Amino acid sequence: MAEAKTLFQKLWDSHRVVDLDDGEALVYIDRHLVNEVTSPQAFEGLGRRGRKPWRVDAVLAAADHNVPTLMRSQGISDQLALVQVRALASNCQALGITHYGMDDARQGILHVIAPELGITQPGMTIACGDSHTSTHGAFGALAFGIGTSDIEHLLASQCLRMRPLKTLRITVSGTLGKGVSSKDLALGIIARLGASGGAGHAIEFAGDTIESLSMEARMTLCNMSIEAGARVGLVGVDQTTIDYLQGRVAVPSGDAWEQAQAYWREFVSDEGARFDRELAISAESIQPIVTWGTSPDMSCTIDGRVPLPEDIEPTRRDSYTQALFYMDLCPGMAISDIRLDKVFIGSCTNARIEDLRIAASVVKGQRVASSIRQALVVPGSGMVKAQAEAEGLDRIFVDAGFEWREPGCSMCLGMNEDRLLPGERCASTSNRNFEGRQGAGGRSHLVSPAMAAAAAIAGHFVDVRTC
Ligand SMILES: CC(C)[C@H](C(=O)O)[C@@H](O)C(=O)O
Ligand code: SF4
Repeated sequence: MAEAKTLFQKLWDSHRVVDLDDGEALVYIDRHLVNEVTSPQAFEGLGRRGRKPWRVDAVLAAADHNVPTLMRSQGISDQLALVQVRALASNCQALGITHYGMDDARQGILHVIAPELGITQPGMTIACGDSHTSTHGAFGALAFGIGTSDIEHLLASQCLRMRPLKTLRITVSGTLGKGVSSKDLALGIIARLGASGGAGHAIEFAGDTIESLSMEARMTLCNMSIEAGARVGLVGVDQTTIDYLQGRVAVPSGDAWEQAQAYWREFVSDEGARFDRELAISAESIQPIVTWGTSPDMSCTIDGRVPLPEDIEPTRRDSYTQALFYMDLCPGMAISDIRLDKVFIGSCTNARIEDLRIAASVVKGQRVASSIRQALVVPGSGMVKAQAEAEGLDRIFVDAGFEWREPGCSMCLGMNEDRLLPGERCASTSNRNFEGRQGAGGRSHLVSPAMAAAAAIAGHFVDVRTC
């Protein structure tokens, strides 16, 4: 009988070109996603060495981090952003790489557009100069972030040197409660594992809870794997995966669709496959979560309080004290007493159509609290924006007092015009809450779209289950 393999092993084996003598292997990469921030030096290096991309068809580029989300016709005012966005466009044009610039209807955050166009497919290897490439693992693909020098190698050879990852299976069983989403599950898992607990691992999410999640929700979970220290998140292929892909622009049709489906369905862990580590979680134990600190694992449930020093392990007390100082919070303070200045609904974690539908359903017919200075909804892509507008979600947000923007990374990180000012406090559906992440001196609290929407209405955190 053939050896039972994990999904990771199948992906690795089907892409390993050759084992190298130092424990690394040369791995073939099917898709390369390129953004404006991490690619300029790679293109420069390629040009300097007189090389050309080896397989231009495998590359998709889009400007996402730096683009303005307002008044695009006026161009980009920040000089560095302008240089990077222009360099991406001209490099792609010169080399024949498909590129969606900020005026293209398909533009958006790469981790939103590649799946929705069907460019992300099961059984593939996908790399991008961006850590949240783990998102694509929701499709049973081996997807991970790479650095700038690797981008150059990848463009030139379509291969990367890498070491096999250890495997961690997280089995989630039961039903997530009403108002509890895969973002809460992700934050709950990170709280349990710690922000580096998944280091060196590919995390596979399995169990009946995961099987019942939509592709959007699975992407949120895989997106956040990196915040648990893992390089890769994975979900095995099932009918939900196949249904999501059917009819998407880059997905094969006719006989090729039948063949593709049959091939894709192999990308699951075999019964009896052995993982290096296992963790079991009950979905019922997950509640809406809010981060209070400056690392995604510094969080508690909405009915909780900022921890007391004695609740924190002695080795972590310094970072706890530093985090509370930066966040301007007191030990023991009720999470629901945290008042907010801004609310951001967006990012590659939570700016897909399902996220916007959920947020709109919470907001509908209500008004953003007058104490909130700015509440932004930034769709993850042009296609998400168009779909949301076709469903009237933009009206719901605008009527409630939210700003409805053009797609991009926006306030997820302070690389464009959407930022927190020093001292401002934000409920954010993004994935990182490091010091200064959303703007120098800004304070970020990570939450689900439903919780962000409810917080915008209340002006402080509230339990969306009671709204
Ligand atoms: C700019 C990019 C390299 C970075 C990443 O790798 O993730 C960014 O997308 C982020 O979310 O911090
Ligand atoms: S939305 Fe945020 S996390 Fe995602 S790629 Fe952009 S900056 Fe990185």
